[in-house]
Amino acid sequence: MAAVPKSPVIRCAINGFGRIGRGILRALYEYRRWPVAVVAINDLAAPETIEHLTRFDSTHGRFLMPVREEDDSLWIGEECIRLLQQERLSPRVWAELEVDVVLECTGRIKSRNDAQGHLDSGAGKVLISNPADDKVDATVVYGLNHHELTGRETIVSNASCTSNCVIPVIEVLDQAFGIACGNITSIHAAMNDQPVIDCSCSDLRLCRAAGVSIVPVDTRLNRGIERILPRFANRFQTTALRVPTLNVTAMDLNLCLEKPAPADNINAALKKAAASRFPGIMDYCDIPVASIDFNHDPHSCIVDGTQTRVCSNGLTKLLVWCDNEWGFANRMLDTATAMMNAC
Ligand SMILES: NC(=O)c1ccc[n+]([C@@H]2O[C@H](COP(=O)([O-])OP(=O)(O)OC[C@H]3O[C@@H](n4cnc5c(N)ncnc54)[C@H](O)[C@@H]3O)[C@@H](O)[C@H]2O)c1
Repeated sequence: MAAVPKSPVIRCAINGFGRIGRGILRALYEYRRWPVAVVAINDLAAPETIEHLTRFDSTHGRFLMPVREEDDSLWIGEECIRLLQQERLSPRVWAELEVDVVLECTGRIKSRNDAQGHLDSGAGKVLISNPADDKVDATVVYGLNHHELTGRETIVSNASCTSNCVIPVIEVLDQAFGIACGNITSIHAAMNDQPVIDCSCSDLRLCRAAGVSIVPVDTRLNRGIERILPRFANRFQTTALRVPTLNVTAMDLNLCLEKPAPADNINAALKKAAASRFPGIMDYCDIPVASIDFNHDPHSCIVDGTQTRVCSNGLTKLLVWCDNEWGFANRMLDTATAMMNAC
């Protein structure tokens, strides 16, 4: 049975209150454009830590509203959010809190099987903040395919920040010029899976200090592209670099176009799509900015028209920015709302 919202307000729980979990809460109160109430937050952190990290954020600044913790609840103004500290969820926890959707943001849930635990605990649906496995009911890149949700999905993935960034651009350019194949490099801000100084871990690159190196890391972005756009099977190669910045990612796309076009035409197609097909999702910029200027930008992708280059053989290079935290947190709320409103 598909879950239906118990009221016009969608009751969400945030599981994992890290960069994405906290971004979701902030975006909700900052923009107030979703019919969503966060009724519970589950994290391993102590309530005092949850309160502190909600109030103060090195990347996004102070929370706009008064925040306090009292009796295992987080108060945002006059609104109360239940705080839980359950590494293993108790059997009926989401049923008791009447949770429509769990926004799963721990990074530990990577498959449909793992996410099932939330349904077993009584949640109506789960939205996973990473690509998960291909056994989920749907993988959504909001703006591109959220219209295909039927309302019957129970476990959905919101893809990755990099998929949300490049896939709308690929879609527009493929329709306008045809894309034969491409190479994409993510130039991604540091993340919480990197240490401040070297430490031991099984991934020999993620052992290395985040602040002093450009660190190549694994990515399955090519698989993410294929999952949403199957016509591109085996036509993209992708690599990823982590760079010592706090936030914001640049995607470097090198595309072989079937109908090569001058940079101005490519930019015009993307600028038009930003204003027409993908408002609020894609943006276009042609002023000389740096990554910090996209901190707290809610779009999934911002095409930097100043960086478009075309070789004489048509090989086309693009630079596309995103706030990997804020843009993606906004999309989590968009997709959760679309999941509950789909029918
Ligand atoms: N940070 C980004 O830019 C970004 C962008 C898109 C997607 N994502 C994805 O979102 C997920 C979370 O990333 P993040 O950057 O927010 O990570 P994070 O490390 O900042 O946050 C994870 C949080 O989950 C909590 N946690 C861990 N185990 C838990 C458990 N069993 N129960 C409850 N809470 C638990 C941790 O205490 C932490 O607060 C990852 O899958 C990541 O790939 C991250």
